[in-house]
Amino acid sequence: MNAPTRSATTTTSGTDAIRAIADATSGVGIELDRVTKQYPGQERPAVEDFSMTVRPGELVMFVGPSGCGKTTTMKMINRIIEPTSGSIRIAGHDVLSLEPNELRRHIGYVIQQIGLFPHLTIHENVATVPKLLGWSKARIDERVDELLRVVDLDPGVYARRFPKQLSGGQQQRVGVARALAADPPVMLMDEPFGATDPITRESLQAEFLRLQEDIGKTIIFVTHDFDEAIKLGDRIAVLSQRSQIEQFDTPSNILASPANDYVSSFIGKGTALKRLALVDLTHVDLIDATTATSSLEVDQRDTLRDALDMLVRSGASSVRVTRDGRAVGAIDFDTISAYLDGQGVRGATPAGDEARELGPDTEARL
Ligand SMILES: Nc1ncnc2c1ncn2[C@@H]1O[C@H](COP(=O)(O)OP(=O)(O)OP(=O)(O)O)[C@@H](O)[C@H]1O
Repeated sequence: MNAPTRSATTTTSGTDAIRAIADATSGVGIELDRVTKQYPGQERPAVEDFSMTVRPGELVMFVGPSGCGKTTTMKMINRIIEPTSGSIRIAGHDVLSLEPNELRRHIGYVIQQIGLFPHLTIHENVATVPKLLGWSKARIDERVDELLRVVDLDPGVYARRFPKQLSGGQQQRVGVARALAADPPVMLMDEPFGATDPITRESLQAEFLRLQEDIGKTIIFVTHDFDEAIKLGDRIAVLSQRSQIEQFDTPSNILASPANDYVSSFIGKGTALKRLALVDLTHVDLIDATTATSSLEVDQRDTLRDALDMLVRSGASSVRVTRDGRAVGAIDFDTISAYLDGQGVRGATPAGDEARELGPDTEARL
């Protein structure tokens, strides 16, 4: 196996490269080319020949079973783990030619165990990287307050507290704020919401999606949870042992056409319902509003799954779809089935015969 190449001109080109990465506050591309990691004393590599291109501003989910190499792959990007061979480029620059500590200051990193410093206040925790970067006190204070508000924590209430005086979900929010502090173009997130209860997790996921809409970072996000992957990801990489890529595609394409049995088993049951949750009604060919048989309404920004939920729970055969209080159409079971058959949605992928998943036991699975 070849040792990874390290540039002999680290000082000059490295500084310029770091500046180029640091200056790009919105997303930059990441390329991994034939990356392998063999831990000392292990018979087989933890990651073998891994190649992937992540587009600027893209949120890519790594999903796979425990021990398949997700974390190792991700940690090679910020050089917490050094690859045995292969190359990794961020914004076109070879990360192996950059000074690792310097590189890490420009890559946000959020982990499940949060990793907040217990003896520092919330303010001091979020201020860590800006301080290392030599920002002025006024700039740091302003940035910390701004970020705490972004993650929905009132700085007046929380900035002076210590981590143990916050709930698990609040600590996770601080972890996200800290990773965003220096406005890095790349974020690496390793099961960031894994340790929280399902309700907190859902709200953290929703907040995170809203945040990403504004900041457009390039994000690699590791999770065990396929549902989390379809909810958050622009694309999902389904990985098997040694980080072999079984499928790398959008959530809807993976749900509509899993590449093999391994991917299907990962998706689990209820594929049709998962697909319905990905399509909002602005993309659906609705039927005429006057055909609605009930006075029930669903918002046009809601999903096909929300519409189905309302139909099943109410027993109505169709409901009205509204936008800002005005009826824009109606939806019935046929509209939903048409989507699952690959019709009725603008830009839909043909979906095979999954409509039969909407059988009589649908309600039990909602
Ligand atoms: N420092 C190490 N030394 C030796 N082997 C290691 C080391 N770190 C990880 N491994 C092994 O490498 C493989 C991949 O581990 P990794 O943590 O990347 O997997 P993962 O998919 O992130 O797992 P999990 O979902 O459980 O966190 C595992 O078999 C693990 O035991």
